[in-house]
Amino acid sequence: MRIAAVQMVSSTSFEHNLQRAEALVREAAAAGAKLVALPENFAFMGRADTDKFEIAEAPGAGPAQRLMAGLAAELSVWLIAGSLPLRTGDPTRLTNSCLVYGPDGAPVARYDKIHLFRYDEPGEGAPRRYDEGAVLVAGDAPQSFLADDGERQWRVGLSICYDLRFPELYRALMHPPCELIAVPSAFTYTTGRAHWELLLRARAVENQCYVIAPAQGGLHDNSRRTWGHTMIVDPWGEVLAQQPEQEGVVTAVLDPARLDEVRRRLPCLEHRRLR
Ligand SMILES: NC(=O)CC(=O)C(=O)O
Repeated sequence: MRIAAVQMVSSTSFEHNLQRAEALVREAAAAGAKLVALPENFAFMGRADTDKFEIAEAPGAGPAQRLMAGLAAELSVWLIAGSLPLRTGDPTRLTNSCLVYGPDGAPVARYDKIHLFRYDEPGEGAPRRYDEGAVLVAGDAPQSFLADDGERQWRVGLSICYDLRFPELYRALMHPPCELIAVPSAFTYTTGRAHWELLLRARAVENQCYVIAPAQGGLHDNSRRTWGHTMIVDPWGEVLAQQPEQEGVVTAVLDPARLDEVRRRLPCLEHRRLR
């Protein structure tokens, strides 16, 4: 199955971001992808964390979710809609949620980011604080779904950005084993430069699975800079495709023989002693 990871440089304009997401998903489908993944916060990168309330949608309703469902159905693709802020019962709290749509446009999975990012970014003057916990409520359950490519099914595990730093989440996604892990992200420039590729390849190697990591990458109109380097990594840790900066679509093919070979030759998932 050909899969595609979309890189964006989302802005403070919700409408513009939806237009760009639509164009890039169409480009991915035209390139033959049967599964397409968008980055974290694809629909909005605000100035402050609280700006997310402006565009947050109720679960199952709203223009971003309608667009995603419609695109999945029209293009007949599995669509991993990076992440969107969703409203909760508490008017002061949102979730950072990854929604997945099947090729008929039906919702098939929802994952709420479990690990909320906090970081004091160094720079000139006072550090700039990222603090998702100020407005988000954390999810508490790993989620996966089965994507059918017509020949076989692929179990796809879901995670979001900062989750990448918590290997125990991915171990939880190995019961039963996922064959592809999605990590829609918006890594900061400084943390991404230091850790992004290292962590993605480590998660692929230790779980012997493909990793698809669509990212935000570039200078945003909120003056933040994200690292980008959207990547698809194979179960041996090789980078199959990469988009360093700016918008774009990268694709790669999931090869069942490659996956089976890596897991057969080096059966380290079976050798685990601590479960
Ligand atoms: N932005 C994030 O959620 C995570 C990040 O940038 C990092 O872990 O580094």
